[in-house]
Amino acid sequence: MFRRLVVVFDAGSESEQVLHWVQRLTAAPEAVYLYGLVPERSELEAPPPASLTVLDRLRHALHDWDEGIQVSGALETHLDTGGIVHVATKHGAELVVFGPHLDTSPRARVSAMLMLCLREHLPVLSIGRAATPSPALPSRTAVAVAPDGRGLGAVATFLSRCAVRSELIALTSELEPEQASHLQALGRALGIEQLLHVEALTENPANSRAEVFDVAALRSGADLLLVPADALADVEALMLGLFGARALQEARVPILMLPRAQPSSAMFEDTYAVSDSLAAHGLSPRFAVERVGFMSSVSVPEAGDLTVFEGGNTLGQGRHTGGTAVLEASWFEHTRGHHALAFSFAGASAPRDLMPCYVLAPEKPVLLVDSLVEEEALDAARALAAERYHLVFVRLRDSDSLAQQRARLREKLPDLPWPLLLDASAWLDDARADDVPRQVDGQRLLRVATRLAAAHIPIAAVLTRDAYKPLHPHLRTLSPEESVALSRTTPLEPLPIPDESGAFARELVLAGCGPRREGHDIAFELDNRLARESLLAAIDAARSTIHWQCYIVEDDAITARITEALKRAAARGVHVRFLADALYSGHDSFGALNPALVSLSETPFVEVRAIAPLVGVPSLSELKQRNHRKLTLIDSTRAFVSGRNLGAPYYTGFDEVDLHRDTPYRDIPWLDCGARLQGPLVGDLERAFQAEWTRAGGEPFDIPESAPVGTMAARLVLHEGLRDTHTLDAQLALIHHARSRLVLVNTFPLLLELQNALIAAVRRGVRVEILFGSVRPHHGDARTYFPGGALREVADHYVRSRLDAVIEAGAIAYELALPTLPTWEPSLEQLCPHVHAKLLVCDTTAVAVGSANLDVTAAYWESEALVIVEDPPFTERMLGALESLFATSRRIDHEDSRWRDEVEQRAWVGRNWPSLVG
Ligand SMILES: O=P(O)(O)OC[C@H](O)CO
Repeated sequence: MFRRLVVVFDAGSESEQVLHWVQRLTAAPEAVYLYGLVPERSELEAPPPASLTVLDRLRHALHDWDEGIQVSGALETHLDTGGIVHVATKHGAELVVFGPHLDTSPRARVSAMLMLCLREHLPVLSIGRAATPSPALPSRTAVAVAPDGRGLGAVATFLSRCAVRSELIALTSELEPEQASHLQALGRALGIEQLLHVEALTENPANSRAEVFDVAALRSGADLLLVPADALADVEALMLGLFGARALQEARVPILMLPRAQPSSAMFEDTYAVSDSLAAHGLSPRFAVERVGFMSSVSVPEAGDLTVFEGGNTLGQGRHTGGTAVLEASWFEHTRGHHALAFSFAGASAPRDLMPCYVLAPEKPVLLVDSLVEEEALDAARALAAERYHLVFVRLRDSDSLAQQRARLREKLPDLPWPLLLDASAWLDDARADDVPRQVDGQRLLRVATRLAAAHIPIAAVLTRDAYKPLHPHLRTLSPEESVALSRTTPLEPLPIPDESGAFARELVLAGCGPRREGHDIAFELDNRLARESLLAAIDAARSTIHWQCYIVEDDAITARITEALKRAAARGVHVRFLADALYSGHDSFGALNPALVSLSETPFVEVRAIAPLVGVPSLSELKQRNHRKLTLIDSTRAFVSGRNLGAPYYTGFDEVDLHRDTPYRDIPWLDCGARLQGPLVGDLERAFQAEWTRAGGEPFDIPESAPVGTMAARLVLHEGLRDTHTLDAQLALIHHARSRLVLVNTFPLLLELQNALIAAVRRGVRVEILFGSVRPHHGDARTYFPGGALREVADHYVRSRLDAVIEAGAIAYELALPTLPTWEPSLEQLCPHVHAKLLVCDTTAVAVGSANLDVTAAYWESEALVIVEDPPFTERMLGALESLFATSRRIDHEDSRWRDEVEQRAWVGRNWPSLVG
């Protein structure tokens, strides 16, 4: 609202005009300072001068309107540009009104207006000599608009401050189609009813721009013309002063000049751009906000506030951080179909500070398309969508700006003036996918679809362009070829999504988790010795089959003990099938053979197979898409789903080693975890094993159903290389739905998307605790390293660099430390070993345990298996065990001085770590 006004008027004029406009633009202001200009007189006149009468009339009229208004008035004979600027600043004016001047010089009037508006940043209303108040209601305001929309930010701010609503139209010059759709969107958001071309409204060439716009405004029925200074180049403003002064003086439609948002040089100006978004009940629409600079360079703008306009109203105030704006779901509760929005950026240094976008509340299923699919697939998508689906594009990388991508889509699909363009990173909050390879963009597209489907937006299909077409059990994915073939045949219906009650269950289902199955008996094992003994006992008790899948197989004494047990079982007639990743077990790749597996394979009733053997020069994908699962299945009735590979670090108890200062780092056991389970999931695990077994050339085998044996509920989550991201999405579901507590146990570099999800959890009040270990083990408070493994110290810095932001946000981290045991040299004080376990605990609701680390390799590249146990007593037992580990560990929070001292070192390693290593 304008609270303080300075009104400069010709004291020989009528008072109605001034009063009309003060009332039109403001609710009753606090103070009005009236300055009447009078000609100099040499002697007193008998009757009161007309000027005094006008001043009094205005004063009385303002008091009649609202007696609280503080009105002061003065008559001046000399009030030049400097004088007007002086009184305006002296009174702290928020609006300066120039009434009709009859006798002052037009040049002086326009110079004062430009000075106030361009230098003092004040809105200035100029009421021309020929103006008459519009008797008709509602009033109509015309907005002079630059072809690129520049200046509409100031208009939006003015509209939100203006007392009286008015019908709005925009006046502009002939536009390019791209400019037209940009302006139409902004216009809709600001409540502008029509976009009219001044050329069409003014047949006769006029002498000045001021005259052209005056004629156009009058012909379009407007009684007020808004001219944002940002829409004028400085040269234009000068021209207005030099050649348009008289036209301004004579104007029939009053002009309100709005000051610039920020002074800037148009040539080097940055602009903002905003992606589009989708809305649904309970879903907060997410938008990418980017800054486009010189030569179309795209960057993430600094965090800032924004105001969102829709349909001529201010929808609300929001904030963008890290290039993403998340708006309130409640703002869109009643939205249906497409709605134009305009984002105004507070404190923006870019003059085009009001940017348009659309939000769509779908009324039909959505066909989600990678925005960079080739032309043929774009046409197929258009044909497939027809009138049946909303066609929605997704930008997967921000190397091409939103504007470039929209322009490309508009060019290829000219019937879509505003192709709806979402941004994958905005939905996934994955830090612009900086730590995620491009090969997985198809998966990222599918993951956007699962986020939308979680909010009950029906997805007809997801059209990717990637070599690795993503797969999902409940969402249809199409390659470009499939989309072309399908566009000629039948329409698609969204696949059914199993209906499990509750948002958490729905997100787990959409994460690709198996169904929640009851009837289990499940225990976890954090103790390596007990894990080994229970495994050996199960092997020794096996009667028919032992199926083992592993990633790393060490050739050491522990492996020998276990393989001896497998051989004993085979000697009893138990069929042993052993499946190992060919690269990491060192078996059957590049001509290498693992002696432990060779020995095992030479045993009758034992078959050993290698997964994805490598020969010759492998591709990146062959090297990275390894099978990381660790499963053991006994007699189709018992399963071990674990983080443990086969070897001494995983199956040696801390109390089984004689530790001293000279113990080689390799001989220090690791903290690990696995689950032993019985019940229906064993059959599912066996089927997963069989799929890998047959893929590796093995013969299929019978899989009996596993009967319920207990009361516990659990789900199986299987992730298969670049095909899907099921384990990542399951981990995220646990993080998204935690209400009070999250505990993570892992020592792998946290995926940035998981990092952001954890930070969000901390911010919504969840207690987040992370137990991590030392890749290079050490002892004592002074951090003395065991001999060897110096390079592992760098890995430690890298892993820890990814914890910094979460700890800074308020999470508590624990560096595992174990008090000395009787078999250790007492002077060690404490042991800080590696933590290899992969655990995630969500409240007392769920525990995820298995092979999946919390890093990019597990999330995208490798194949993983984990079990989500949904059993509060199990979770409480797990939390109890972890708390006893926390109790002896080194607690780190954001105030920890030792931790802070190393922040730069960690950050340097974080920046320079080779991304391929993961
Ligand atoms: O130690 P693992 O079995 O979790 O494997 C580590 C590898 O880096 C897997 O990505």
